[in-house]
Amino acid sequence: MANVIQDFLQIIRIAFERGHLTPRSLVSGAALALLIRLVFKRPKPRYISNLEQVGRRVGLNTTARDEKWEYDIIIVGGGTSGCALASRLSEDPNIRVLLLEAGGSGRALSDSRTPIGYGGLFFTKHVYPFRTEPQAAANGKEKFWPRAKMLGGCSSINAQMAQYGAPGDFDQWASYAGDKSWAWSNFSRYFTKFEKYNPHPDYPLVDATVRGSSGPVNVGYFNTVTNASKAFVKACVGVNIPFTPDFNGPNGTLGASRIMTYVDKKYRRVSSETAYLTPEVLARKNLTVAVNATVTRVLFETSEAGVPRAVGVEFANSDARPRYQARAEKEVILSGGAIHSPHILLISGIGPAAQLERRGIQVIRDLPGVGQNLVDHPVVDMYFKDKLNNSAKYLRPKSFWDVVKLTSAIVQYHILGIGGPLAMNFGESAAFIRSDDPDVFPTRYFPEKLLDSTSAKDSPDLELFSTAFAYKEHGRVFFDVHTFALHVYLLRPTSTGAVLLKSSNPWELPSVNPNYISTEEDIKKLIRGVRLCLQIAQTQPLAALLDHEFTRADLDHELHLKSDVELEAVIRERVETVYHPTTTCRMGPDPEKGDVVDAGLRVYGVVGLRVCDASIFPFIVSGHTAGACYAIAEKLADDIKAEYSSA
Ligand SMILES: Cc1cc2nc3c(=O)[nH]c(=O)nc-3n(C[C@H](O)[C@H](O)[C@H](O)COP(=O)(O)OP(=O)(O)OC[C@H]3O[C@@H](n4cnc5c(N)ncnc54)[C@H](O)[C@@H]3O)c2cc1C
Repeated sequence: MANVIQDFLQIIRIAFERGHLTPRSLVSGAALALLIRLVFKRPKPRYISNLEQVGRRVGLNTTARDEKWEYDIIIVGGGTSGCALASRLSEDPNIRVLLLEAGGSGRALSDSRTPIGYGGLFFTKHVYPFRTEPQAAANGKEKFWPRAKMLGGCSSINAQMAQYGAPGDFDQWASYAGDKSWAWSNFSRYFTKFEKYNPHPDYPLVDATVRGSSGPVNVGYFNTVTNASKAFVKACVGVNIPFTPDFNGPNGTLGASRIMTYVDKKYRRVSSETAYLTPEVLARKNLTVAVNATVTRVLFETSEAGVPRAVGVEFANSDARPRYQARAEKEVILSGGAIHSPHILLISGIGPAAQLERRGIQVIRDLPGVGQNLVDHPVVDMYFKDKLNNSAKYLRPKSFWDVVKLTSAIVQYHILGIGGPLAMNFGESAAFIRSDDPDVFPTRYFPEKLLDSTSAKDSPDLELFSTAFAYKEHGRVFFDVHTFALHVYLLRPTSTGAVLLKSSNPWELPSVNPNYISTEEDIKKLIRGVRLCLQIAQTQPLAALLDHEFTRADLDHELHLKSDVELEAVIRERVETVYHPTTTCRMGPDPEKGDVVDAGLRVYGVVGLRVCDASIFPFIVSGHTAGACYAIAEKLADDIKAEYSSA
């Protein structure tokens, strides 16, 4: 009860301090806000879902070409990269762009817009319900693998953590692809191009001069952060992980800090849709955005040189609805993400010939790497009892007072506009470390030299992060007591898997198999990471906030007492996705060795077809993947505009 009153008093105090409220306006303002919401609908963005307006219906008795259905570039997938690409390309009024997105608007969904809400979308029609193949090294479990089906793609459902990887990652990309334009010294300009960093008085050490200041993607510190997550950073310093003011700063990404987020100053999620498909962009005559439009195949003709040329795409609202075709005068770009882009290539006849033939698909181009080299970051969660019984457990209310607290949170967020608990993104603080750092893992306790899978000497291979409370099954299951959680994941796993066709039917989701922890190296590094998390939990000031006397078996207060063999069993039981699959259409120099696109992101062996999304990462980045997806799209848009203007 005291907490509830405190919550309400605090709302009122903050609102008064900020001049949001007078006593009378408290009542009348709330009533007015609700009335306005009920009476006026928000202006609808200009998206088309009637596909008659964007393509020619297949099967109609006409062969005539119609300019109405011709575009210069067709982008397949309005996700993180796709929206950015469509927006930047259509800045040139001479490029007619069609963006086709399988889902609807993410911006229209309250659970996407509100930072805390995304878990509520996981088991809905707005998310593709993937399950992995049984994971042989993880007790045979089939893992839930959400991929967004909406504009903004996974940027509309992600945890909003804005860390972009290590500079060395991109130098490694450049040397593998044989193209310096991907090296950090060149490519970094696209990270600053997409971002608008909002300085915060509590974080004066962030060097704003090296951050983007005028891009469409707002990043900053507008999400809420718990005291335990602040204490986590201090405890990291206590175990010799240096504090860093900025994971994306000039000193690279190693260290511990609060993490920046893709949350704007109104405490709303920043997605690729909200950042790039603004009303001004959508008003462009040369940009058409169609929603509920699933592309079922890429259309090819044979070019004059006898090489297959992508000339358009086929798409439909659903399996049972009519199909449509649109032509791309210049090119088709796949931005369907790390699972769907290879899937679309495969069902269109580009991929390993034997696999295509087995499924009865005509081979347009035998390209062995399509769908191969799948890599994802495997995560292990650790759960602790919150000693102060202060967590936001009431978000899943179980009692009358929980309901009151939840109502208070809703009022803070939706009516007073002051953020509060609903502005929480889960991942609050983090640490990026190397598993061979002798200051963190002294050789007398960790004598074994493990394989170095990092991209450079100053790149990490482990990330730890904290969340305000613990959960299981991707947020479906909360604990019955107040909790806090730590997590560790492998940034540079050596286990890889594949995306494979289940059939030639474009509506049947492909098989995904990340092959989690199938190498000894991966297991050994995760054991180190788990040990480190458990040590941090026992280190002040975090230790004082956790109830280490609470030794219930489903919590981890005694896990540090276990042997490596016992920890390995825990890891195999608990390992999950941290939702970062990449590399299934790998950029690289050699199509015979599994590369799918060249350094210009053109698909090998065909003309007029590129891929632009997380699938092209030659190696997974040492961190969170959305930033690189934005940057790739920014770079490709610049490159294409330059190509066209010089042609
Ligand atoms: C739950 C979750 C949490 C995450 N947390 C973070 C985080 O905190 N920070 C971070 O940096 N990264 C995070 N990530 C990862 C990051 O969001 C993704 O790596 C990134 O957004 C992928 O971008 P993309 O452009 O490759 O694909 P996506 O953004 O997935 O876009 C693909 C789009 O293509 C559409 N599409 C697919 N098939 C078709 C088709 N046939 N026809 C038409 N459209 C199609 C999809 O509907 C989707 O909109 C998270 C991801 C998830 C799922």
